[in-house]
Amino acid sequence: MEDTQTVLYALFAVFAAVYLFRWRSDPLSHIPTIGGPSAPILSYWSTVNFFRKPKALLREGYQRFHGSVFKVALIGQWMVVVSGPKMVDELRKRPDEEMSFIEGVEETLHTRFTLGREPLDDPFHVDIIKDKLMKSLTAVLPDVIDELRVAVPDYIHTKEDEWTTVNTMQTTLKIVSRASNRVFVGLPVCRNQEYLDLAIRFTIDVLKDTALISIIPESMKTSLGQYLSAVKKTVRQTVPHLKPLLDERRAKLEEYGDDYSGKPNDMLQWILEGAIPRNYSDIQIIERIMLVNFAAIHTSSNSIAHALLDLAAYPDYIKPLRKEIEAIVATEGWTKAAMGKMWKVDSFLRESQRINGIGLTSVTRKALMDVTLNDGTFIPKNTLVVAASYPTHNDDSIYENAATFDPFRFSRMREEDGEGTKHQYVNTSVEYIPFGHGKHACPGRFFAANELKAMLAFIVLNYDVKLANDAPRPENRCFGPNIIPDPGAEIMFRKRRT
Ligand code: HEM
Repeated sequence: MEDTQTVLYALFAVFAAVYLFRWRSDPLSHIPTIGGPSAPILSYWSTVNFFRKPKALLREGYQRFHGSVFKVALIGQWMVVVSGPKMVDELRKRPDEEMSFIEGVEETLHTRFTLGREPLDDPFHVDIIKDKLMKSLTAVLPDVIDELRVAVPDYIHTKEDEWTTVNTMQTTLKIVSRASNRVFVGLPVCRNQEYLDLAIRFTIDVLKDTALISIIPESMKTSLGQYLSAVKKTVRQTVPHLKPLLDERRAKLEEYGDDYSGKPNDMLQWILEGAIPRNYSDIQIIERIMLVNFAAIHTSSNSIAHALLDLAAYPDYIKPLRKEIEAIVATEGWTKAAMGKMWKVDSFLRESQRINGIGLTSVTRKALMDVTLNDGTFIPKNTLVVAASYPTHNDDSIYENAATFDPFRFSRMREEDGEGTKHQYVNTSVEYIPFGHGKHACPGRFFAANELKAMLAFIVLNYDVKLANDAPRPENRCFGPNIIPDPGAEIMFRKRRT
């Protein structure tokens, strides 16, 4: 009996020693934890807490460790959060070799196990967005607006002067995916609902794959990841929709070279021309188109869904918006120049994104080497680091009455300080990070801003908008650091007699 007790005590002592050793040797043990314990195993409680109340914990960390860092527990990993504008700047300045954006995103999505490393190592579709899409904005915007004119009434189906109720997220997803794909793949594929459903599903598949990969044992991730991947399946199903276009376009390029009259001016063409010297297959090209859809669709559709919910919740702002839009469209038409002049529409979207946004954190990075931040914090190699966007955007010392939705605060600021561009929707700063900040700030935001401004302006001019049953604005949902509008939220629309 005594022998058994001795063995049990010895085992307990070994377990306690290993536990203490693991706890003490955790390279992040010096960074304060918010949300619960940081000890091995017990830290699962911190994960549960972070998923239960991410906003409150990020706000607590932001206040307690302003100008420094803290950490919160995700599933199976820590996320170090830098707190306050100075630290955002610190993160922005770090070069990719030290703090990598691509590896940071990869750390959260694990796409290397499903799509391989090629899109990460050679992200030429990102350069295309920065260069070709940017330069073509004036040329492609009329197509986007043309598509919105057809897509909005298709999905917001009103009868005479009756009110009609639609699900906000489902509707904005359909409209945004169609308008965006007018520029990504052109007519008629951008109106093919089967293709659009695949483009929308791709994002959900990436998230499904992420969850799957995180539970597969490390040694089997590469082999099983490709085999079980939902994104791979969706890409294969997209082939019949895009292959005929690719065949036709490849043949034309071979016959006439890359400068022939009537050459399509869209993302598929730009990606095809980038892919030919790389000897990419059709599947590889289609993967890139889907990755552009991944970056563009849910981000934009959630942002406009938030804005429409804000509009419906505060209908008093419809009148001043209409006044601005009517006056500008009367002189400029539906052009990029007109969008540039719509300061109130621009401000409305910027404010809605400040209050809601698509994430509670932003400026995602992974440390590729040991780094010591300016405040003296040591960040070991392989650490996931982000900036606390939600608390920054809700900081009263940065935004007066930060908790109040004040849709024209930025247009007022633009008029007051005579700085026309500083407070516009696309402008990022250490205090405004829904699009990230610095070298990797969203390159698609110029396209998104024009598309969403056109969509909001079109809806404001053509519809009356209110919330179903005059209820208050439905609360947003958070999944860890991600935010979405309430998936069940509905908006009522009535066609205006103009
Ligand atoms: C309102 C809509 C959008 C929002 C809120 C948004 C937000 C973001 C954010 C937060 C980042 C990461 C920045 C960082 O962590 O530093 C990002 C990156 C990116 N976004 Fe967007 N985005 C939007 C629309 C778009 C669109 C329409 C496109 C494509 C046409 C796009 C393409 C990209 C790409 C390619 C990156 C990665 C940039 C890089 O690798 O350097 N986004 N976006």
